[in-house]
Amino acid sequence: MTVSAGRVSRVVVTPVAFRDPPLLNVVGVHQPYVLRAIVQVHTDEGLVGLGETYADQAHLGRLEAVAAALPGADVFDLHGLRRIVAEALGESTGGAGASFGGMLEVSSAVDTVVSPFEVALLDLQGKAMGRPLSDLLGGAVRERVPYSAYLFYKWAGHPGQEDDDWGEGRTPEQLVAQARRMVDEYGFTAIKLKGGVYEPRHEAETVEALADAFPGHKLRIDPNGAWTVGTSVEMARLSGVLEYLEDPTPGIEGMAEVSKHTELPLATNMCVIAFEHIKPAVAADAVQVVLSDHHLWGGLRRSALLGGICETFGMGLSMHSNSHLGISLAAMTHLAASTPNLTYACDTHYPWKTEEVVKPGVLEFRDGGVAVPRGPGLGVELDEDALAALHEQYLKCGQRGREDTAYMQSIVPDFTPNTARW
Ligand SMILES: O=C([O-])C(=O)C[C@H](O)[C@@H](O)C(=O)[O-]
Ligand SMILES: [Mg+2]
Repeated sequence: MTVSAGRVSRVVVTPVAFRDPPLLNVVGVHQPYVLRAIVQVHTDEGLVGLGETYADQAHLGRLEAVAAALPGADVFDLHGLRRIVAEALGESTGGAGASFGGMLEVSSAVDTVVSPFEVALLDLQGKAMGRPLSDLLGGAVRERVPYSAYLFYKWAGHPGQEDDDWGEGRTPEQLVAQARRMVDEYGFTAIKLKGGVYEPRHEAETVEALADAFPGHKLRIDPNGAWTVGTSVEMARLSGVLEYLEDPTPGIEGMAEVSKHTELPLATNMCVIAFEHIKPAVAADAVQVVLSDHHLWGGLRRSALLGGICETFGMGLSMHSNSHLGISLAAMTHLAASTPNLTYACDTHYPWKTEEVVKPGVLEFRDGGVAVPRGPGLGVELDEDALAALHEQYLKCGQRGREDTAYMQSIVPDFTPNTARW
């Protein structure tokens, strides 16, 4: 029997906006809305596959170019998809890089553009075969994927709006309370603190307060390169309580220097964010844990390949997140479940979110993790009404990109987004 999901007949890319609290980071503060693009790939056999990705203007333009080029493609031809994307973006003539919220740059946009279409085609393949997506990635080696409680320093509310129900997150006590809520509600056993916001001494006190309040929990801090090499080495003295230290300082060279002076594993989603960065990072022994991210690394199969490379070079593997909706959470969960060496709890911004585009009931955080969806493909269903409402919100919200720095400067005019500032 031949299984077919048919050919792509139509692709719809819908930008949406969902509400986000004022979470602080090294480049500024989260704006009132997160923008995401929802990709629906229709086939001539009546199936629809789903993908989710960033939605800044430049990325949306590239997604639209691929959406126009994809009809006629075979749903099982993932190499063909990459070719179509490269051609649509004009990569043979130099292509275009991509940047993310002022923090990250990559030399080619192909991986980030392929990603949501690859996920949608894999969703279609799973639907055609009646198998969960994780089965197409080698099969789930765990039934539940552990995630970490992702803590942020934050303002009590967006200026000019009412305080949100998380309240202010500035003192160690407030961050312990934030963690307590996440741990009580979702059962997380790993905790990540987004740093790079306050003086390192203050952030070290927060980590120590978390260690005291949550003995036995795995802790991480990620200042997104806010510290000098010297400060990073000093902060690595938290090594008794941390499972890894994420991007203390910018660049492969800086991380390699820190690495020489500590036994604590260094993790990154900043200096190794594409295949081109792996060789120099390994040669310099700059990082011991790589955070994968299928949105950035070219989809689920390329992320599985990254897992294999990390295994080969004896590096650990974890997973990065940006603010996201349920289609991404489903994809992350299938990927993590079917990647044997992804042994750390994955990052997720999910608990900060109050709006959704998928129907409830499948993706639930329990005992610190999400059970791998058992339905065909991604195993989640789009809520068309919710999609329309969040698209309407996108049209009205006035945001057209992620601008943490500009938003911060509109409130704190002398703010500068320096990395290695301490
Ligand atoms: O691990 C990371 O570097 C991130 O999660 C990057 C994100 O942009 C995070 O800093 C945020 O949401 O502000
Ligand atoms: Mg990070």
